[in-house]
Amino acid sequence: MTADRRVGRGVLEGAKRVVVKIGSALLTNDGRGLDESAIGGWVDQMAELHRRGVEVVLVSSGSIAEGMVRLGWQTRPTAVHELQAAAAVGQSGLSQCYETHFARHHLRSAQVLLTHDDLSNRKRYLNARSALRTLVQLGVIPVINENDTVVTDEIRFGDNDTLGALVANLLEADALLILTDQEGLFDADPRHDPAARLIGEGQADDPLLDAVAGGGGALGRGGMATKLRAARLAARSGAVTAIASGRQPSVLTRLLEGESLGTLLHPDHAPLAARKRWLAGQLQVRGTLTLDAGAVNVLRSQGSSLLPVGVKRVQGTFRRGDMVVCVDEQGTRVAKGLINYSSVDAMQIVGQPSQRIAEILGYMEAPELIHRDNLVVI
Ligand SMILES: Nc1ncnc2c1ncn2[C@@H]1O[C@H](COP(=O)(O)OP(=O)(O)O)[C@@H](O)[C@H]1O
Ligand SMILES: N[C@@H](CCC(=O)OP(=O)(O)O)C(=O)O
Repeated sequence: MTADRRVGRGVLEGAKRVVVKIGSALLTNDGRGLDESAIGGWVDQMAELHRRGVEVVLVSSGSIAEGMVRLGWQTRPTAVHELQAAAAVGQSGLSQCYETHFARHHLRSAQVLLTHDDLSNRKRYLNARSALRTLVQLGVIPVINENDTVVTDEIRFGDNDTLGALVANLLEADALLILTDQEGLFDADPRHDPAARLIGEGQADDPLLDAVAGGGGALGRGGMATKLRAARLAARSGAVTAIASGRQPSVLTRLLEGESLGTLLHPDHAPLAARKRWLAGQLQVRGTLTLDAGAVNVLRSQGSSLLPVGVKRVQGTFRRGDMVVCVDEQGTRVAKGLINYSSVDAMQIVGQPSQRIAEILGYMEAPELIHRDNLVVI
């Protein structure tokens, strides 16, 4: 964590494209329906940023919470079909609310509902990217949410922090601004520990932060744990992440003026190429490969392909082309990538030199288990 906050904060002053994420805990005023006047205030700030030439993309939660209020439900349902119904009812209110407020500034907004599949299927990912880029070029503010009505638990992002980060990656935004109900990331959950202190600045990948970022409240989903993960994903395309209270007056404009508000998490490595970012953003992993120390070393230091000879164990059931995660012998995640062999075939060739693949399987798809172009070190 750096001492001189002005230096670090300067990065936000130069931001030209930002993704703003507004969470359920904040939007719904702790369960009392959409907080229209607060939403009006954030829209005013986004309109001001737009006027200053900053491209703004919004990821907004609130459909389920608003749907619950409209349906008269006191507690968040757990059944998927009820969540889907609440989202369908609430999303139209959410969209209408933004539309009305942006219209006060003569700005158009566009509702964009995305699912996990839209970002994991490469073709749909590229489609989503060009549609969003076009909206931004047209001066429209995209208002994005997860398409909760059609997703099931297995394929949902669940929290919009992750969605916000993937959108930041997709659009190569300079910053991800996460507005929530706390002043930022504290060294303990302030809801439970009144002595918790705000962390002003840090590196997104700092492993010490894992221990402090806890889960969320009743309405929000992920808490700080998913905000930290989002900051790490956003860092892959070079974006800085700010986590700040949406209740601070003029929070968005002040952040972009470089003021010390909330927590700023910096990327600490060079941005990944677009394809590697897409790989890094994949959340559904079908299997695990345990690598020996030599393979871990060449993956990390040389960015090599993964050969069967460096793999000690295969777990899970997967097909050729599925995403698998690679771990070292202590279980620490090293990389993930798209595998060239099914789990049945991979189990037979691991530990073997590539020249033996054809002899063992009767065919050889490729000499490597995962080609370096399809592999990202994490
Ligand atoms: N270290 C921490 N610092 C701040 N808040 C934390 C921390 N750990 C857990 N939290 C919780 O995270 C919550 C915010 O996340 P969440 O409820 O998911 O909100 P949102 O809907 O805005 O995403 C806070 O209300 C707080 O209780
Ligand atoms: N897509 C959901 C948002 C899920 C959610 O609450 O996320 P978050 O605000 O990140 O805790 C909705 O609109 O209700």
